[in-house]
Amino acid sequence: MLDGLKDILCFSQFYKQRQQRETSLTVSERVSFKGAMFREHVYVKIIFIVSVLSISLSVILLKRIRNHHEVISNTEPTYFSANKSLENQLKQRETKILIHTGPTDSSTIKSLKNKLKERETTIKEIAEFKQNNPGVKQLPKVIGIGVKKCGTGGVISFLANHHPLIKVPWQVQTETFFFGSSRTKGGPDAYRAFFPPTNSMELGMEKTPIYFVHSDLDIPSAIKNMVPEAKLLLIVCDPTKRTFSDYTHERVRLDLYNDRLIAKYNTFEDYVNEYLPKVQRLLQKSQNNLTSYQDDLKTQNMLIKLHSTDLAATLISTGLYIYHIQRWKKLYNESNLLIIDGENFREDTGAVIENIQDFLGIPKLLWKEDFVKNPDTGFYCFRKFTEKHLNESYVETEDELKTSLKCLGKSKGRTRNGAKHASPETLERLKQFYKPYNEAFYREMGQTYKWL
Ligand SMILES: Nc1ncnc2c1ncn2[C@@H]1O[C@H](COP(=O)(O)OS(=O)(=O)O)[C@@H](OP(=O)(O)O)[C@H]1O
Repeated sequence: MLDGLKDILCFSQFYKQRQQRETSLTVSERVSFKGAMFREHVYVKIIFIVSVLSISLSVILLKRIRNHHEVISNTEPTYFSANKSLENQLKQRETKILIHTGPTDSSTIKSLKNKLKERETTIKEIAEFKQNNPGVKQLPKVIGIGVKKCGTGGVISFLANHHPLIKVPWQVQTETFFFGSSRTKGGPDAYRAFFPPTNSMELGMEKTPIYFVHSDLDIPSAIKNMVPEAKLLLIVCDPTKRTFSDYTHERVRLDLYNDRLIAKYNTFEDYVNEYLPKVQRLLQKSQNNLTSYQDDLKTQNMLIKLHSTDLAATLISTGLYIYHIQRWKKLYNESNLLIIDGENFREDTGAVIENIQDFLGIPKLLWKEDFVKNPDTGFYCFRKFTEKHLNESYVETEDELKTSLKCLGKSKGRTRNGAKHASPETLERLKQFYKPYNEAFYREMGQTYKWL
């Protein structure tokens, strides 16, 4: 600081001396003196401009290199990793470059090449079979029963869009709302009418997430009676995150359709402040300490009835899986009901999709390698794995990657991965509320999920 002040003083002294010198000169001396001063002034300016330019250039270059590293580390095309030497060579290029180092050992490459060939052969066979067997209207073979906001849309979209054997009723956007509604009056014909024709290889599929929790009409029995052979998919997820996702979803619906369900609650905190104590009171009233969750039919029925008595409460009560699962477990077991962890589906989409194909008994045509994270959202999207991705160092730009991704629509991914946030205190309150119910659910399923 002191040194800086001294510098300023020295400068002003220098200019004073310069002025004094200038006035004591003759006219010709003054002209050459001025010329010298002008040249000095120009040199100083040039040096200044060059310094500013080189500092700015260094900053821009540093920023580019940092962005480039971020993209490479944020993008996780399953088993690929960044190749640093190639990365250095390509640093000069304009767009962000992604380098994926594929498998290097020849036996892995060979087996993947064979797998790819087999896949293409199976796809061709399916297409040929389809040509000769266009199919007939049938009841579905797969039904997604919930849970709302746990990833039900992702599961059905990835399967229906990319597996040639899964056929869905697009005209109702995958959800038929058939069971538990007046539509059931139309019987099997009305249900069948939703689905496109399917041949003996293809599976009709729908998902209606509220089946899991909705209606005092017995939906599990209704499904079992009408489509006894159907396999069910249930995705459960962290109930705290689910509640916030559901609230956010309903707020969007309010804007879109003026759906008044939670119109009064402008913030999630307002909603939880009013509804958590309400649901807790209802539970206290109905729960009987002498019975287990499994035998507590009074509470099971009370929770189902909320759909007709206080729909807003279901944003919280839907996450009490230990009660809802009881009705399904009486009629379904692991051979016809697959329970998927929605958190797992988000974090390892391809692995879950592989499991689902095994469970449904269809050829495994969608693999872990076909799912790549979108660098912008952090969610997995579909990008068909092909032989070019097997090259030792497959290179593409970030733009090429993004345009090749088939992601879910904009209505997915509102709250997870950070787009919208709830206050940590409110989330903690919900977490504590759900804790004993989650623990009971883990015991019942014989599995520990990551929600506690
Ligand atoms: N790959 C991928 N891309 C985008 N979103 C994904 C993905 N996998 C899971 N999810 C999560 O799915 C949540 C929506 O769940 P659902 O499809 O069951 O919602 S709905 O009941 O059909 O409205 C959605 O919840 P929000 O984040 O609250 O929107 C997502 O977090």
